[in-house]
Amino acid sequence: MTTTHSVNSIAVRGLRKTYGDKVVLDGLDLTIAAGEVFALLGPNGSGKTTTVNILSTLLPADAGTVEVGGHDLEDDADGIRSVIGVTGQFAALDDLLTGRENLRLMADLRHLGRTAGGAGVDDLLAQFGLTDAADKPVSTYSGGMKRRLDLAMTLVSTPDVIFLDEPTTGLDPRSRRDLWETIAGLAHSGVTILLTTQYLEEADQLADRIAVLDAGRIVAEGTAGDLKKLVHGAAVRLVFTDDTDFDRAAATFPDAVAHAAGRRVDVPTDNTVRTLREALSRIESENLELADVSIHTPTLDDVFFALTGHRPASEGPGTEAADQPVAVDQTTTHSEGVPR
Ligand SMILES: Nc1ncnc2c1ncn2[C@@H]1O[C@H](COP(=O)(O)OP(=O)(O)OP(=O)(O)O)[C@@H](O)[C@H]1O
Repeated sequence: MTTTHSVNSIAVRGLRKTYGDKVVLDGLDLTIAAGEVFALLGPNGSGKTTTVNILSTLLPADAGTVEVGGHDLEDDADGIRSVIGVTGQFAALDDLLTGRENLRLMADLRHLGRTAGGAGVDDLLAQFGLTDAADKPVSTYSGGMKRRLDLAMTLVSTPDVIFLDEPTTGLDPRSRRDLWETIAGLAHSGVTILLTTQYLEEADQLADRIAVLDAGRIVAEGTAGDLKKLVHGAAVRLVFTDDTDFDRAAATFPDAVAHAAGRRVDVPTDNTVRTLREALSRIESENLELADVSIHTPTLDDVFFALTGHRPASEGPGTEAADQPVAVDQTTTHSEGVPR
């Protein structure tokens, strides 16, 4: 992942799109630096694909300004098209052709000579782990192979900016992880990537910065770490067997956040053994009966829920999801990652 960025590669101001009465994008602002991997994270229908379609010149906006790779959308859409590659949610491949033929066709469409295109095609097949399958019809490929080939198609013409619209939707967890590795490799090459995703874990793994999109508005923006700071920090999570003990525990720990529905008390912790021991010895001295105890560290899922009030799509493996709302810590003073 590239971490030093200077020139802006994408600049969007006040982007609006409506369909009839329905406001799909409600004044979107985005600034993405050259070489940055930026994730637009939002649930179904939040406006991710609409944003990508407008930025890649496929769809007109109602208002706002867009600049991609130094080209203004209104004055120079062709300029934008010359510097971008787009991978959509549904692989745009010809199933009857082989992987190699698909790539050659793309090279021809991009007016890259047979020789240059041909050399590039072999490199791309190798880079995306498709050499062995190169001469088999795409109809025989797995979902993950199709996505890799689709990504390779966007690289035939070495774009400066790549839009990846939900690149791993529909893939099994292993293929998703394989594709993450491929995308991370691309990011190392210095290309700017705007990625849309419903998966918090995906944004966390791949992106330098994340914007949380909800109903056409960006509700928070920053690094994964910045966003996690928007919710309360780590907690010793105590769950009680009955309401009486829960009420007494809530009174015993005045700094804690109590959730009556789950008879759960989250006691803030600095993640040291000492605070855990203190919490447990107070439980013991008050003679309270615990059903469960665990350490909870905030996840992007908590951030998402705290900001939008609803859960995102189901996650890939290994992502913890809290079962109750986590209060947003509005007192955060970090310069980035502030709720908008
Ligand atoms: N051509 C259209 N006419 C009317 N409404 C549309 C049209 N295209 C999109 N929408 C609506 O705009 C909203 C945003 O759609 P968009 O596809 O941008 O969301 P998304 O975040 O990409 O969601 P998904 O993950 O489902 O693709 C949705 O409510 C969708 O129904």
